[in-house]
Amino acid sequence: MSVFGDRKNNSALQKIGIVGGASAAILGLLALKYPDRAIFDEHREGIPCQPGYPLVGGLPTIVRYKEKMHDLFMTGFELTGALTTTTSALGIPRSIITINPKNVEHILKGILSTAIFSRKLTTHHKISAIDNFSNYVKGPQLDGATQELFGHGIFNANGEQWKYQRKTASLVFNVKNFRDDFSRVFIKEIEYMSKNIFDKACAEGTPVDFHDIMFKFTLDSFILLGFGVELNALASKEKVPFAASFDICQMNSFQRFVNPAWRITEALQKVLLPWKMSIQDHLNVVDSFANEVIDRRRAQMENGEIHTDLLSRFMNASNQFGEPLNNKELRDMILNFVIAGRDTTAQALSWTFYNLCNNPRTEYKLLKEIREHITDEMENDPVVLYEAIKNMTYAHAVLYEVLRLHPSVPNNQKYALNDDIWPDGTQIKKGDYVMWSPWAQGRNEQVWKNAKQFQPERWIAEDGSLRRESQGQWPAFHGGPRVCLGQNLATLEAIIAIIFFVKHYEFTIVPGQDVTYQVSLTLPMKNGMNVYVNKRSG
Ligand code: HEM
Repeated sequence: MSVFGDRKNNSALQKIGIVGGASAAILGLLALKYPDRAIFDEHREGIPCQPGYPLVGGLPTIVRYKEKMHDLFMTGFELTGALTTTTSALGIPRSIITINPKNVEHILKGILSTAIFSRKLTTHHKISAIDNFSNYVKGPQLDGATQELFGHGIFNANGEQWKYQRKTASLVFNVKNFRDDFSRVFIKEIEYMSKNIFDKACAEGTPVDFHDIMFKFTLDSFILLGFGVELNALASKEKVPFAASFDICQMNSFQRFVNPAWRITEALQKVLLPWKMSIQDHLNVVDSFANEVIDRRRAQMENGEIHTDLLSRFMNASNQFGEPLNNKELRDMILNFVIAGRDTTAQALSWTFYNLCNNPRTEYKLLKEIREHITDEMENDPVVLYEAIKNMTYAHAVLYEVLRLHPSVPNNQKYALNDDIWPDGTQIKKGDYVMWSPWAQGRNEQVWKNAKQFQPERWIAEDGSLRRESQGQWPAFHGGPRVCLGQNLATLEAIIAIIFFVKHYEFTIVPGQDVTYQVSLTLPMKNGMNVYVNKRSG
C-alpha cells in the first residue's frame, strides 16, 4: 500500500472518528436530558414516571414483560406508591395511567373539574366543557390497532355513530327478554353441556378444558340470542373456524398496542412465513361468517319472517345519516357484539371456577345459598329462576369479587380532546392518552383492603344486602353513559351457569398446570384450565 493510500485511509478513519465522537456526545447530552423517558417526550411535572431507560424509556421493560403486562402495571403502582403515574416508551404514545377511583369515575362519567370551569372559557370551550362526556373519546391508537376487526362498531365509535348503535341495541336489553327468552336459551345450552360434556367427563374420569367449554357455551348462547343462528360450537371438539380466527385477530390487535413497529413485523411475517395464515386470511374467515349471518337474515326477512333479536333491530334501524345500515355496518355490529357477549362472560365464568376451586370455603357457602333458593323443579322454569336469582346475594358477591380480581377488561384507555384537571390534581393535556387498569386497581392495597385476597364477603353489607360500589371504585363494567350494555345479561347468564354447575358437579383443577392470563384486550386463560369433573352427591 502506498503512502498516499495510508493517508487517505487515515483521513477517512479520522472523519469516522469525529462523526462517531460527535454522535456519542449528542446522544450523551440527549440521554442527560431524557434520563428516564423516550427521546423528545416532555417531563410531566407532578406525575410520577414509571422507571425507564435513557432515550427509550419503558420500551425494553414493556418488551421484556409483554406476556405479563397486567402485572407490570400493578407493580408500577406498587413501586412508585402512587395512584396516578405516567409511562413514556419509544414509539408508544404517552399515557397517563390511574387507579385512583375518583379519577376513574371522572373519566368514565366525564364531569370536568371545577378548576376548568372557573377558567376563562371561549364559546367553543364552554360547549365542550358542558358536554364533557365527549372529552374522553376512543382515540386513534385504539382505532389503528382494532380498525380491521371492529371497524366502526360500538366499541370504536364516538359521537353520533356511537349513539345510534347504543340506542338500537338498548331496545333488546329489556326485562321481558331477560326473564323469558334469555334465561330459556341459557338453560337449554347448559342442559346440552351437562349431558354431553360434563356427565361424560364424570363417567370417563377424563379431564376437560373448562375455559374452552365456557367459550363455546357463551358463543352458542350469544349467537342464538343476538343473531338467531344455531352455531353448535359445544357439539364440536375443535374450535369452530370463525372462533379460532376471531381469537387470533383479537390477540393480534392487542399486540399492536405494545409493538410500535407492528406494520413492519406483520408485513415481514407474511413474506417470511408464507405458509402461515396471515391476519388478512383470518379476517376473511371472520368476515365470511358475518356475511353469511347477514345474508341468511335478509333472505328470512324477504320471506316475511319476523325476528326481534339484535340483528333484526339493526337491520330495521338507521345509521347516523338516517340511512339503513349496509352490510359493512352490520358486519361491524355483529363482531363488536360477539366480543362483548362471548369473551367477557366466558372469562368471568372460567375465573369464577378457578377461584372457587382454590377457595373451598366460599364454594361451600355458595352451595348452601343455592340449595336454599333453587329447588330441582325451578331449574326448568326460566321465569321462576329469574326471580329467585334476584335474592341470591352471595352468588352476586362471588361474581363481583371475581371481576374485582379478574376483570374481563383488565386495562382500558381513552384519548383527551381538551386539557383537564383530575380530582387528584393531575394535569391532563389535549392529546394525552389516559388509561385505567381494573386489574392493578383491584389488587392495590390503597384502593382495597386485603386487596389480593379473594373475599366475596366484602360485598355483603352489615344488614345482609349486597354492597354497591361506585363505578370508579369497581370499573369492571365500565361506567357513565358507556356503561356495559350487557351487564345484566352477563350477570344473569353467569349466575344461572354457576347455579347449575355448583349444584350438580364438583370440579378439581388438574394439578401441575400454569393457569394464567393471556395478554389480550380481554382476559382469556393462556393455556386453558383442565379440570376433573365429579357428580356432586347430596
Ligand atoms: C362479565 C361480563 C362482562 C363484562 C365484565 C363487561 C365489561 C364491559 C366493559 C368494561 C365495557 C367497556 C369497554 C370499552 O371500553 O368500550 C363494556 C362495554 C360493552 N359491553 Fe360489556 N361486559 C360483559 C358482558 C357483556 C355482554 C354479555 C354484553 C352483551 C351484549 C355486553 C355488551 C357491551 C356493549 C354493547 C358495550 C359497549 C357499550 C358502549 O360503548 O356504549 N357486555 N363491557
